[in-house]
Amino acid sequence: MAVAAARCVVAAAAAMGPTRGRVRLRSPTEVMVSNVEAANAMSPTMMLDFADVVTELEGYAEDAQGLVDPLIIRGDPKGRVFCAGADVKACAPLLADADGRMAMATLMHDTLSRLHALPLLVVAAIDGGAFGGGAELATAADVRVLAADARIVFVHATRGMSPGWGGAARLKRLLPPEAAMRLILTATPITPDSPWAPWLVDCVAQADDASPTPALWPIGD
Ligand SMILES: CCCC(=O)SCCNC(=O)CCNC(=O)[C@H](O)C(C)(C)COP(=O)(O)OP(=O)(O)OC[C@H]1O[C@@H](n2cnc3c(N)ncnc32)[C@H](O)[C@@H]1OP(=O)(O)O
Repeated sequence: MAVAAARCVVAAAAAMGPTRGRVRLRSPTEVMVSNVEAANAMSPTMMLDFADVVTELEGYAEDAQGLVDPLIIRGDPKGRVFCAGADVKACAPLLADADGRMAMATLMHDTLSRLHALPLLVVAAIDGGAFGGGAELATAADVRVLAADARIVFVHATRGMSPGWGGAARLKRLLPPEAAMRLILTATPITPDSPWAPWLVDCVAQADDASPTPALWPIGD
């Protein structure tokens, strides 16, 4: 399915229900994933937003040769986690049939691939946790900062799904492929003390850190 066609299917699903959640570029350096009633999971509206945000960032990156600040992606603190994947309630029209699932996967795969390809440092600031598609989003960043009490979980298998947003391929590049496959098949949580954390977690933020990315600031010095 072409991305433009996928976008139309996702837009039709977005139009079927009330708008729930938004993805916003709050400044050229911060993307906020916000769906407070659904643990910042991605509704169809948010998938469309996210595609537009990445298009805007591609424009900035092309124009502003001096754009050196990292781009930070974070979940709305009111949603308590980074991102709980697809909003399974708002995405019900998409998840109901194969065409809808393919459209969601095609659009999100394209968006996260373009995010990953941006010529700037992309940081995922993971409070609470990243689940399902949220874990896939985390793999599209260059750097993952995990709160000390947070976890990254490819929960797809527990829902009879496979990672459709490109996260499996990215995880295979981050970890030994056998380990990536095992984490996906068993939905094993990756916590800061997990044996796989050194491959996936670049920095652990303690609860009393004033900034979600404290260890990154020296990069800019
Ligand atoms: C290819 C992509 C496929 C996917 O991403 S499928 C979705 C995979 N994600 C999941 O299965 C995550 C399911 N959620 C959870 O495990 C937990 O809610 C989570 C994120 C650990 C947060 O736990 P808690 O802090 O205890 O909060 P909670 O469970 O009470 O949730 C708060 C409200 O958020 C809702 N929610 C959480 N994840 C959601 C989701 N993915 N889609 C839609 N709604 C979701 C949850 O139903 C609850 O709503 P309500 O307060 O009961 O109305």
